[in-house]
Amino acid sequence: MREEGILADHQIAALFQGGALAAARPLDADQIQPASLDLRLGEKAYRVRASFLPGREHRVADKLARLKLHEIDLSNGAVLETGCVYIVPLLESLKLPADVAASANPKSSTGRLDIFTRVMTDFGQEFDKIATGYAGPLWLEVSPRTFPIVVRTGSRLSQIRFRKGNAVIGEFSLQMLHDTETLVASEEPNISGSGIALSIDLMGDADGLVGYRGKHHTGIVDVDKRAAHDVFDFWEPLYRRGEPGELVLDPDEFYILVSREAVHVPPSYAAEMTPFDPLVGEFRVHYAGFFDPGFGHSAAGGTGSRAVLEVRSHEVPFILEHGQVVGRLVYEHMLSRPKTLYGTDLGSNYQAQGLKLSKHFR
Ligand SMILES: Nc1ccn([C@H]2C[C@H](O)[C@@H](COP(=O)(O)OP(=O)(O)OP(=O)(O)O)O2)c(=O)n1
Repeated sequence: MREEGILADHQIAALFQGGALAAARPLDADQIQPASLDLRLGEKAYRVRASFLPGREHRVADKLARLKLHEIDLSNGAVLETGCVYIVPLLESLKLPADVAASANPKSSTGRLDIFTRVMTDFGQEFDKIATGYAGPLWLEVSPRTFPIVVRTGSRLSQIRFRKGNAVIGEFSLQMLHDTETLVASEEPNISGSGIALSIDLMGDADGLVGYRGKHHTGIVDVDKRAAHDVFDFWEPLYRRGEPGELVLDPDEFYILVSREAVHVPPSYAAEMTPFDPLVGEFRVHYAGFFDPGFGHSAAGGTGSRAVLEVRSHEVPFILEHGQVVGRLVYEHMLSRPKTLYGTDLGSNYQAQGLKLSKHFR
């Protein structure tokens, strides 16, 4: 077995058995994913004026006692409004071994709904990063940006990965892995800085559909319901303009677009998409996120899976062009191969996808 890598499903289950992970309620059957654990909202949400970090000296609960404006009971469901910041205790808590660290990310469905989420820990100085050996509760900051949402105790908005050592695959090994496994379907893969570039598709499908723009003043999205909402009540479809395609990003809008390249994560690897922000500056992929082992893997029914890109422009309108690089996929080793893979093993929502809104829409 490898010494450094991301913990796989059976190793996450072992963390529960050994007491390194605890939950206030029994786990949901599908809560452990191939390389991550979904985190569930607890009983209450606290509306705060603004986001904060606890910092080296404080527990989240201490700061919250000072900063909370209102307490909301989530046991029967509650609406979280756009533009507001909420802090929610999570049902899961940690007592990590000295050699295991963790990192969190919004679930893909959460990013696709433009719900901003970040995990906080006691004495934490950063969001979404959990130091080796951390023992204590987990809290989630939630801020819906485009649609108001309904959530309840048990709703799963974010996910956590556990890691031993440094598992990132360097540039040279990544090139070799790409040569044997075709990590992204591209004639000229752009591999640098330990990642493979992903670019945007603005040519669209046979009908010229290239993406969607979120509507304003919509109804409420229930985060726990699949195929419950009509696409056109929440989204405006966008069609190809120009040859090759281009799209003017309005700074106040949220866009769902798709990568030009199909993506492949072989079973013994996991990937994470990081925004290309530092080099471009004008716009950014907003959430990106974790890619599971088996995503886009042909044996797991994933041939041709593309990455979904949630894009926002910064201060000024910006013309995005077909093929423009928007993010980078960083690959990491799994500590061992997961028992189940993303895709057919799990009845996953986004395997073999093209341009795809979140599972809540029909
Ligand atoms: N920007 C992104 C981020 C992720 N994914 C893909 C790769 C992931 O392996 C897959 C599922 O991600 P999550 O587990 O975060 O998504 P959900 O839990 O919301 O969906 P599912 O129920 O299918 O697991 O979506 C994507 O296409 N584009």
